[in-house]
Parts: sequence; structure tokens; C-alpha cells
Amino acid sequence: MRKLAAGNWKMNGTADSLTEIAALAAATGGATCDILICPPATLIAAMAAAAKDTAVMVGGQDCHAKASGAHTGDISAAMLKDAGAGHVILGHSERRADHGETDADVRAKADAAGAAGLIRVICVGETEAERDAGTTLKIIGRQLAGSVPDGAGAADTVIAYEPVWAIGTGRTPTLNQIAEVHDFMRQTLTDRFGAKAKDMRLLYGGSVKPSNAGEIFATSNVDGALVGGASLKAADFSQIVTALSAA
Ligand SMILES: O=C(CO)COP(=O)(O)O
Repeated sequence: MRKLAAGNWKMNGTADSLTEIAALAAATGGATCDILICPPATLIAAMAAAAKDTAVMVGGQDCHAKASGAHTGDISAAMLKDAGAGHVILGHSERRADHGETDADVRAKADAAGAAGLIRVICVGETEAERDAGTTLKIIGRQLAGSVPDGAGAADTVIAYEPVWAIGTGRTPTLNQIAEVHDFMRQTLTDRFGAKAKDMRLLYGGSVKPSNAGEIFATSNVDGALVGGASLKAADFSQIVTALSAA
């Protein structure tokens, strides 16, 4: 399977940030993994233009479950596609927390994204309280069951495990903890989707940086990363891409 280094710019970036794309493309010329940047929606079209003729792919950070209509401020999957996105992040913990998105909401958005021909990057992850309570695998299992649509396959769906307590904190799970969750996700998805789940990319996200990327990418069933802060600068993200290419 081709691995995936994905960057989530979150609510960061303006037109002047687009210079990072040329720098990223130049620094990752020999990469053997897929490279994706998900900027804020305002930058998708311009980033897609800047990334044309490079290996860098562009994605959205959310979409609405409906195809069109009276939903002020929202963006449909078809609009993302029209702007040049090929992927969309769904169910990020910040959206689950800030906008009250449920597993059912995420699944409906994932269906809409699939119908529009976007690859869905569906996020799951436990809070610190859930980990402390020993319920991590139960939570991940519930989120996978509720958020991933029927019929999902390796070509249209990527799963990102992002422990909420590791996002933007500089804290990461131990490699054993990452392996435990990723092995569990592979098994859970295989139980549901059969052989198709073997090649479904399972990303780790949460305080990935150049200094820890190599060991994380060597961990069982880790097929790439979803990177926040360290994806904003090509100088950092290119090192993560290089580490993934070498893994
Ligand atoms: O939430 C994340 C990516 O979606 C991870 O963010 P950080 O890499 O900044 O911890």
C-alpha cells in the first residue's frame, strides 16, 4: 500500500502561506508516499493551482452532509471537489468538540464525501479521561462502527487515530499504545469489511514532528500520519514525508 503523509493546517494560513507548497514539493521530490495538505477552505482553490504539476494533493477539513441548500456558512463535498480537493478530513476531534459532531453526523458527511468522489480521512480518538478510565479501545471501536460508512474500502477511506490528549500538546502515546490501537483498528475494520481493510491506510496523529516521525512510522499498522502544527512549514513537514518514504 502507498503510505500517506497528511497535513491539517486547521484555522491557519493566508495567501502568503502558499509559498510553502512549492518549498514542500521541492524538498520531497523523491518521496515514495502520498502527500496531502488540507488548508482552510479559503485556500483550497489557490493551493490546488499552486500544487498543480507537483505530487502534493489538496484536501478539505470538513464538509456538509447535504449536497446543497440553505446551510449558511457550510460547504458541500461537491464544492470541495470543484475547488480542487481530492480528500476531506471528517470527524476531527476539534469538530466533534467545537461543533458537537456525533458519529452519525460524521458518517453522513462521509457518505456525502464518497458520493462526490472525495477520499474521506475519518478521525477517531479517545480523550485523556477515557484513556485513564481504561476505555480507549471501547471508544475507538464505537467511533469506527458509528463513523465509517458501509461499503468503505481502501481506495475511498483513510482512518486517522488521533488521541485528543496528544493533539497540539507535545505529548504522544508510547509506541506500544499506538500499536495497540492500530492493531485493534485493523482487526475491527477487517471483521467488518473483510480483505478490503488490509490496505486501508491507518494514520497516527497527535504531536508528530520530525524528531519522532521515524519511530512512529516503524510501529505496527501505522501507514502514515495526520500532522497539525508540523505541517505548516515545509521545512518540518518535508522531513516527516522523508521519514515516511524511508519507513
Ligand atoms: O490534530 C492533529 C492533526 O489533525 C494533530 O495536531 P498536532 O500535530 O499539532 O498535534
